[in-house]
Amino acid sequence: MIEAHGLTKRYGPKTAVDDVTFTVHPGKVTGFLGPNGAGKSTTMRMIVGLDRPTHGTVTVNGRPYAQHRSPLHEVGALLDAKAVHTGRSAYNHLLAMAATHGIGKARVREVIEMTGLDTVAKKRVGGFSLGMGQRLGIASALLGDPRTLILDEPVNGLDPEGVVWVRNLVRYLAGEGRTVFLSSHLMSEMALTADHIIVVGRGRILADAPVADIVGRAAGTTVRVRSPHATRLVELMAGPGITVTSTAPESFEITGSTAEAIGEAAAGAQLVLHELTPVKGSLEDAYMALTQDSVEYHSTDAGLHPDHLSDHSGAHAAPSSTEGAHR
Ligand SMILES: Nc1ncnc2c1ncn2[C@@H]1O[C@H](COP(=O)(O)OP(=O)(O)OP(=O)(O)O)[C@@H](O)[C@H]1O
Repeated sequence: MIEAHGLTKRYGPKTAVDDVTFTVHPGKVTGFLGPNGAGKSTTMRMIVGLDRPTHGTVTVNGRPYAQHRSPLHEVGALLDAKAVHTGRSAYNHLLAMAATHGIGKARVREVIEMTGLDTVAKKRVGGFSLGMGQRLGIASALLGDPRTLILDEPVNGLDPEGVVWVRNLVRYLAGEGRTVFLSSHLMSEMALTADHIIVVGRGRILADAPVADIVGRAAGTTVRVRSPHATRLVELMAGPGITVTSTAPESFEITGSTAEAIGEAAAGAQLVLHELTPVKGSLEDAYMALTQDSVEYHSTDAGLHPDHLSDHSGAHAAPSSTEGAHR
């Protein structure tokens, strides 16, 4: 169990983590999601005592990390897969870690086997690929057979087989009753792996809920519409809480309304519809909606230009977003 209360980290004027309170429960995989710079790594570093909070507290299995007499048996962490002595072999790296924590060679061999490193265990870590480095990091985290695992971007650099392996491994470990907290940028992967999701943006918690709830919030709220009278329809539908995004000439996606309402509005104004499709929500959609105001590094998308909306009835092009306009 990980419990954070009012956890805050400032680096000079920059607030990396801003008064966050959350609990990561045992027996579940909890995903930690957020855009670049959201504060995920800083939070994880504070959990394992590598960064000191400016304010607030965080405990693992009931105590601050530093107060555990044998922390490796309590918490296994993968924070920076490259932070390994590159001249050593994987086996010797694990053996050195084990020796300082009273862990025997048998456990070293066990974690090497669990992480599929058998054939490369005697090779120098300096020559490892990113994926092999990740596996070694996970082996190190598992070494003390800890009750709590913290993995920062564990699937980063892994091939598809490796991604599935991490998924099965963390689900197995949570199934044994352990606390598993992992960060990722891969929303689709998180939907398959995690039971519960904590989303952060600009150092603050944006959502803390079961995966099903987060996906459920996004489900059915977007409708894809195709019509030769796209602009007229957008004007008709505009209103508080309605967001319209143009996807191509004559088609747009509308959030905040229903297929029924759009169909009736179109019929009332005698506007022809070529398509009216509720778009099933995904974790990706939910995540994008949650974090849209928290992304520090935006990319541009030329495909979403308002001019792409057309109306064959001769009206002017509608704006791509009409949030808050009058219905
Ligand atoms: N040592 C530091 N000194 C100054 N600023 C820092 C330091 N470490 C992190 N930051 C800043 O704090 C913010 C949060 O960074 P952090 O690495 O925790 O985010 P993240 O969610 O892990 O991002 P990413 O997914 O890109 O790794 C960023 O704006 C980052 O630039």
